[in-house]
Amino acid sequence: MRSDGSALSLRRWWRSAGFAWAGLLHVYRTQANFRIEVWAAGVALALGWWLQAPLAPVFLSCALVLGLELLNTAVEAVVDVASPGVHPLAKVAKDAAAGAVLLGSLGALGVGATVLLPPLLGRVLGGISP
Ligand SMILES: Nc1ncnc2c1ncn2[C@@H]1O[C@H](COP(=O)(O)OP(=O)(O)OP(=O)(O)O)[C@@H](O)[C@H]1O
Repeated sequence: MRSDGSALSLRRWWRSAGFAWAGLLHVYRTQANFRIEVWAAGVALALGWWLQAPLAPVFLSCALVLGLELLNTAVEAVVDVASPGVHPLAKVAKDAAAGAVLLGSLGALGVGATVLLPPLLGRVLGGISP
């Protein structure tokens, strides 16, 4: 929470990494969508490795979707603290954050369709043809 601007400290870095890990674990435990996205990312990366497809766009897409889902959860939590009652701006904040996840997920699907699908079809159809 507090930053005194002193030189880089490994202990401080570990402490911050611990908080970040706690945030990841909390979102994984409480958000079903995040759990689905984590497993989908694992499948996409395994598929990309098996197909020998370029992994960089797959890695980036997975990180984008998971990162946006974490931010969406953060926005929801902040909005619930700031506006426990119904408020039109609370709706704007939550819906815009959800829209960001949707947009990122569509982009990831596009990456999957262009990077993973062609070699996958090649393997499947190649395996079927004589
Ligand atoms: N405090 C609020 N004021 C106004 N609208 C709200 C408020 N909280 C949530 N909403 C709106 O109600 C709808 C459902 O909200 P909810 O938080 O249940 O969304 P959700 O997508 O089901 O989220 P979750 O990830 O928790 O399942 C959304 O359109 C959201 O913007």
